[in-house]
Amino acid sequence: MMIELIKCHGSGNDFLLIDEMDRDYGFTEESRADLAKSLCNRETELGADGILFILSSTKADARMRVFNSDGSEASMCGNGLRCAARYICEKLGVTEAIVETMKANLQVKKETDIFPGVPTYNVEISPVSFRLEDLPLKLDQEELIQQKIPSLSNDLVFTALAVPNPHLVAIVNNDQVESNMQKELSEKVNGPNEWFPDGVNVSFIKLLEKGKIYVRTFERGVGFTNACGTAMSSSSLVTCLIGENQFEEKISVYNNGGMVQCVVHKEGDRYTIDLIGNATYMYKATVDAISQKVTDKHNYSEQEAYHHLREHAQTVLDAK
Ligand SMILES: N[C@@H](CCC[C@H](N)C(=O)O)C(=O)O
Repeated sequence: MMIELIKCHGSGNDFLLIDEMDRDYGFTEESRADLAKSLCNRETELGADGILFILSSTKADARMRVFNSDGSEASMCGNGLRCAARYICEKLGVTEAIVETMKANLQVKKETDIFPGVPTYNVEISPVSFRLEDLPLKLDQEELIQQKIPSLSNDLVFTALAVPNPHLVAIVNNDQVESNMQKELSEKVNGPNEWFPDGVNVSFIKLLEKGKIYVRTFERGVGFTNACGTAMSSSSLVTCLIGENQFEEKISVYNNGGMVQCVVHKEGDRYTIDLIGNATYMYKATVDAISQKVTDKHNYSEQEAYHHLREHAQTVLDAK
């Protein structure tokens, strides 16, 4: 079977976007998982952190399903949703839309370019829950907000939240962010373990200055990625909870793939986050699902503008 796709990225978190709205590829659940494992493999020509399947929806303007590179399906993907948002809005000829995801219908809209020439979308990250049963995280308590899990680490102070995919975040110092600690911890909680039966995305946050943070994430089902949108949103929320940043104000979130902005909204005890950042197309191509031979490859010329954003982000990080 020949599959048409767009290779795209949000903050260097890269995806293969496959449109099933007009064309029925007849994928089964098993074939979606198999495709994610084979096409995302970095040893092959395509390689990516995941696949975004774009489908028709009866509840919204379109639907997005996201599969990690290990074949597992994720309930949400923030960087991927920006790419999906761009694809759906351009296809429908609109500047805003509602996208059905596994657990919520989410608002997406086109934004002013975050950096000259960089197509930018603003996507809603919601619902947010601190209930440990929503991750799930098996501890004998209801929530974990800025607390230690002594059986896991004596040093780190964690917050666990679902947005709605599961995140474990910790604010760390320079030595910790550069150590092997995050890898060891992430591998522990994403293998067979007593705390997270479904695994978890693990983020280390470095506070740069008011309104600026750096986030590095080990993603469930993938490993370290350049950036994780839901993790940057979760991390921004945590920095507001502890008073390091302000609700309703833009937070610049630097990552290994560039930079995004997050705005955390609080209404009573309900939180939502705007995740604003690039939705960059790298190339479109056709791939043979069996042989994985790639044909009709056409490069987009957007990477150069994105490269300038990335250089700028690196300058900010180098100064810290
Ligand atoms: N990179 C994504 C998150 C993808 C899903 C995640 N690995 C999971 O399994 O929850 C993002 O940008 O949010």
